[in-house]
Amino acid sequence: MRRSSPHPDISSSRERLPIPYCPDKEETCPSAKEAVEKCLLGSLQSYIPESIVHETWRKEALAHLLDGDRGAALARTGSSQASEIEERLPEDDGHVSDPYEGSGCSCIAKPGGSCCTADTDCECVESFGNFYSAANDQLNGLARIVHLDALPARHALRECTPLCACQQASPSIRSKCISTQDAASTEDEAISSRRPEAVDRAKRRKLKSLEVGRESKSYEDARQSKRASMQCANRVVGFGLARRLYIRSTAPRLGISPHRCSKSEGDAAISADLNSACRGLGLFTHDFIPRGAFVIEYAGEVISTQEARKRWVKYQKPSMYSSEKGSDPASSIAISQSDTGPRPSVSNEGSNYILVLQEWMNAGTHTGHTGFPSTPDPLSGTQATSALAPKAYRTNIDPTISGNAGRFANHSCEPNLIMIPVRCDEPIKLYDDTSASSTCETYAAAAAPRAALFAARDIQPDDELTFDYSGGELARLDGSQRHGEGLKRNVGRSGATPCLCGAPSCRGWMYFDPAL
Ligand SMILES: C[S@@+](CC[C@H](N)C(=O)[O-])C[C@H]1O[C@@H](n2cnc3c(N)ncnc32)[C@H](O)[C@@H]1O
Repeated sequence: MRRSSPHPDISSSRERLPIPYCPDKEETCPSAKEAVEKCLLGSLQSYIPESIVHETWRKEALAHLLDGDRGAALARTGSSQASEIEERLPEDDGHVSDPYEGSGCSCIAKPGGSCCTADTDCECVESFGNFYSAANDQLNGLARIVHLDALPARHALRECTPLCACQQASPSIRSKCISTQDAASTEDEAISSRRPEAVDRAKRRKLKSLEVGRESKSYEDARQSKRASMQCANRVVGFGLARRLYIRSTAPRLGISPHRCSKSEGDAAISADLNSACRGLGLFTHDFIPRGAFVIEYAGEVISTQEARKRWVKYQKPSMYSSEKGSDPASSIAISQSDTGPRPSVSNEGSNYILVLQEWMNAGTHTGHTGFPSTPDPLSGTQATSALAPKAYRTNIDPTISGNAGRFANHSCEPNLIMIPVRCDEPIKLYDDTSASSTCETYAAAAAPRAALFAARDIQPDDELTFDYSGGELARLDGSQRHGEGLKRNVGRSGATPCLCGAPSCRGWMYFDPAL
């Protein structure tokens, strides 16, 4: 039974649309305005943002998606009508089909890392790191759950990987996956050439034809492709938000006016409750969410490191982006496997939403999937130095200009969410390339993961949704203590930002990696 709430449910505005995907070259996205014009028309990374801040993008995206005159006409009709029609795309008769219907794969995650039962259709699900199992309880119906205990250390998840279900599975499953022809030729081209530009070009073409349908011959092709993609046996994150979430200030519940949250109050002199209420806006859930369920993506523009650094400086100017709390020091979010020291002094008043997702991959030793090495220690650096050294694949996600409600998830030292990189619709072998480290970023850009947030434990209605900005949950899954130790080094440093999460085991300070 769903309860009424004074807070609007943001998931009602769910829609699928592309977010600009800004490649590595700075000139491709020189400004936010041009990003709209250039990036949107360039390569596209398809996300499912639930609360779009940029209306123009949404209309343009729908026009692309629906191809031709019909799409343009729909886009002009306005947001609610257009999104209603877009939701119906999978079935032209207006029936919105169940995306899990007949997906064919009944993988049961088992402790210890084994995913599938004897069902050969699912073998590749295991080898590509997918650990979804069906939740059978009434409340969650067909929702799929990530088996967190079975998830190998720091293992990225894959969804609807063309090489997996689509090429190795039985015809019944293949027919439900994305176009195998397009995926195979993209992959062949990328691997045979071994050149990042070719990978990039191939990737763009694939994204355009598979996700957006812009290069498809007809509207019917685009519709078919979308329908098949959405029915893929391995898709969970790709379906987007499935829980009813809402956003509200962290202060009012306690009757605390946000203007009381000043820097001087953000210390031990005030109560833990007041501290905890001074974190600006937060993301909350209307619904119960079981452990392992996908909750929301931290979606935004995928930008180059150079662009991220520029924006970070820009966002630090109070006049540009001031937060509603108006007093909390800015802090960049770093979801990182490294822990390289203290947070620098930041004296501005704005919020910074840029998320840096770093994945450590051991070049040369992985043949089938992405993995994270235990040696050499990621603390020692961020660049690959030898064939066996880890490569740091970095993805910068900025939801400031365009993104979703994931941006309102605050940090907690005892979070109820865990961030796991998930790659959807990717030709997987791209990541195993062992070419020079200078291409790392290009590869990361060509294969940017989605920063997916899953429930780290059962979450009750009206709980605030938080994750560990330091990536500590990932580290915990790996059995690593590095993060905890590294964070302690922040304590007492001049300018370090106090953490106001209020958790009993609060580390006291927000995470920041100056190397980012
Ligand atoms: C991704 S935003 C989260 C949403 C933000 N509260 C808002 O109102 O827009 C990150 C910012 O929230 C604030 N924040 C998040 N968690 C916090 C915490 N545990 N303690 C203090 N500030 C926090 C910091 O200012 C940080 O820069």
